[in-house]
Amino acid sequence: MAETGVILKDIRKSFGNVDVIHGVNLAIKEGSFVVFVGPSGCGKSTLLRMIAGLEEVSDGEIEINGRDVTDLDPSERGIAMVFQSYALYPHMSVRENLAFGLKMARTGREEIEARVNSAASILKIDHLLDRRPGQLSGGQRQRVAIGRAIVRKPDVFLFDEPLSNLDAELRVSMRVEIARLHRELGNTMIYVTHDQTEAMTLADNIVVLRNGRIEQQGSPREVYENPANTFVAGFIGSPRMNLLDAKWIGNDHIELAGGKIASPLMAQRLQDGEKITFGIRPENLAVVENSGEAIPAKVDFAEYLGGTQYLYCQLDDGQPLVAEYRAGAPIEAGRRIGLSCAAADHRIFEASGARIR
Ligand SMILES: Nc1ncnc2c1ncn2[C@@H]1O[C@H](COP(=O)(O)OP(=O)(O)OP(=O)(O)O)[C@@H](O)[C@H]1O
Repeated sequence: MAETGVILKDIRKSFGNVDVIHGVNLAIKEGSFVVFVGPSGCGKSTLLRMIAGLEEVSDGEIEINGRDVTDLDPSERGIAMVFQSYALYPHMSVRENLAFGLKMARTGREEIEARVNSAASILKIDHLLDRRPGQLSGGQRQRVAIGRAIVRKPDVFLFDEPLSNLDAELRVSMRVEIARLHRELGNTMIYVTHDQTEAMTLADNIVVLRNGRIEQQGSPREVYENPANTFVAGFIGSPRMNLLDAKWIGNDHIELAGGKIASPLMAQRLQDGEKITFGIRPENLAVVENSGEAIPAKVDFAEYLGGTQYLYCQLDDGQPLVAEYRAGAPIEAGRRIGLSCAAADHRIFEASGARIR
């Protein structure tokens, strides 16, 4: 039986003699919500545009629901794409914008009307059907752009940073809408963003890209809790994971900022004296008495957010570190504190950046 979903086989892309995608292999399960995330220029839009057929692949193969679509036109791939810029026709009403693609595909009048009304109702834009895009807010325009994708009943929805033109509050509410849409429609959705919060909250599966390569893929929880390397560790999570220069000194101990911390359960892969990166999430640090067992730190700046405080600290060797603090009275800048963390939360990366625990 042919595999369903979207399959990328050794996809490569060069613009002239610049290689931007270096052999991406990925299987996206039908019905899943996959988010491509990564810093600017990592190639996520290019990858999405190749799936859409808006950009040719330089090498490799793309399958959608068992069909090789590598050389097919966008209109023959069973996809619909939603762009950051909305790409609405300004001189047409919302209703005409929604119907346009279907008219071009010679869909019957009654069918068009039914699909437009159904999409308008799903997106709660029924009352806007006779307006023009110029008479809509940014959020409403983005709904129309999504509606235009829905009416086409695609197998796969592709979203290219659809929320980046909206203000912070609207982004959050549209994010919830898109999650609801996925739940209701059940289609495969592939979504590009550089915003790791958007990726964490929307995705079943996150694909973290850097320089045209996949660094890691997995559920948001897998990627957050067990980042494959220092890049993913630093990219996913806000504030980011603390990544500190340290040394493995043997006997289940790490030297950090002049002190020693116990880190049992250690994979026996390190040489005594080997340099490592010690990773610890801000929420896994506890503020304790400044005793021999704790990592001594000075609070440079304390950010008060009501329920939590972020403590921006400096270790004794000058390395910066952020700790999340929830318990007790707020801590003031300038104070010396001790920090402790459970060994199970320690993440250890070797010099190459790969995680070994
Ligand atoms: N048409 C093009 N011609 C030449 N180079 C291009 C072209 N399109 C993209 N690139 C290059 O390919 C790389 C990947 O670009 P792409 O737009 O896919 O990145 P991105 O991860 O989506 O970034 P952003 O978040 O900034 O949109 C970049 O280095 C970019 O400069």
